[in-house]
Amino acid sequence: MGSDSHLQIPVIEFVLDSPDMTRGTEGWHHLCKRVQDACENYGCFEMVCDKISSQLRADTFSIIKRLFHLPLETKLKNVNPKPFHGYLGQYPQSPLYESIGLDDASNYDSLKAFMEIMWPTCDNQFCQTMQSMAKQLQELYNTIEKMIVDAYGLGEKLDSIVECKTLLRVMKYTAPPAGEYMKGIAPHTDKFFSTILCEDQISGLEIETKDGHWVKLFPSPGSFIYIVGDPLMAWSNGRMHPVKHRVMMSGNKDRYSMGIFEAPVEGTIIKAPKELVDEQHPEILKAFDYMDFINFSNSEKGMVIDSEKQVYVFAGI
Ligand SMILES: O=C(O)CCC(=O)C(=O)O
Ligand SMILES: [Fe+2]
Repeated sequence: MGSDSHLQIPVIEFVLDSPDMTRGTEGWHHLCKRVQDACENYGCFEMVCDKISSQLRADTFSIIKRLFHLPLETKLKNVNPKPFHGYLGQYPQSPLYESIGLDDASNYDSLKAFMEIMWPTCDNQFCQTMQSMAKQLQELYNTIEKMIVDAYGLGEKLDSIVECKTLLRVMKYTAPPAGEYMKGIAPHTDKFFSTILCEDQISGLEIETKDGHWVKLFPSPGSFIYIVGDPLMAWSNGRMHPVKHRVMMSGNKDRYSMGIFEAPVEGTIIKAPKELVDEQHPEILKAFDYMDFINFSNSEKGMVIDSEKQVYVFAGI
């Protein structure tokens, strides 16, 4: 099935020093509603953010490309007991895909520990660049989280939704054989709370609309894509849409992308607040432990279930 590239997802501009970014202003309220509308109707939006410079973006991707040049035996040292946190790749069913995970990436010591194992000869620039990118993306994520809380009128009660740790994941998709349109990553919904992605010039990310059409996204060169994950949908009692997405590759260039994936900390119970449950919106899922859900979706039993159905099988009422 090909993609229909005519549809457009919402584009929201974040001018970080503008009064609209101050909680309580009319501009803030307007932005909150736009974010809510995008997350409920599309499950994603394109984010234009003036604060993250094109230089930082270029430096980050230049490091990412060097990282993927390391020998496979080195990349395989990127292990992590948490599912989806370490090196992923060498899958016969997704031969173009490879990715490396940098856990707790806004923390300099975590990055240093990663470097000592993976790339001891690399200079300090690596940690500084990656930390700077992770921190700025995390700041953006925190702002969006506050907007979601405020959009649902929960700002008095909550400052954030759940405590998360930031995983920075970098991806490489090798160009397919000439003339082919080939799967980079299979259709899935994210198991993280939410994700902020960015790509290095080569498009490939596609989303499935609510009416079942695949749409290729062409984000502008400086922008980011925010994606609602299953746990955020669960917290919102089904209001937010965990959009199904995939990467499809064509052309003769490798594609590099990166993203922050916000993972609720161990022990987090995902549960809709009582304000989001009423007669029109009865509870759709039982409260569940996030780590148990992740382990289930990565188990033999979970993996045979369609990605978007896993959370309902795991915690459905
Ligand atoms: O590389 C991309 O643009 C998408 C990656 C993705 O969806 C994921 O890792 O969950
Ligand atoms: Fe994803």
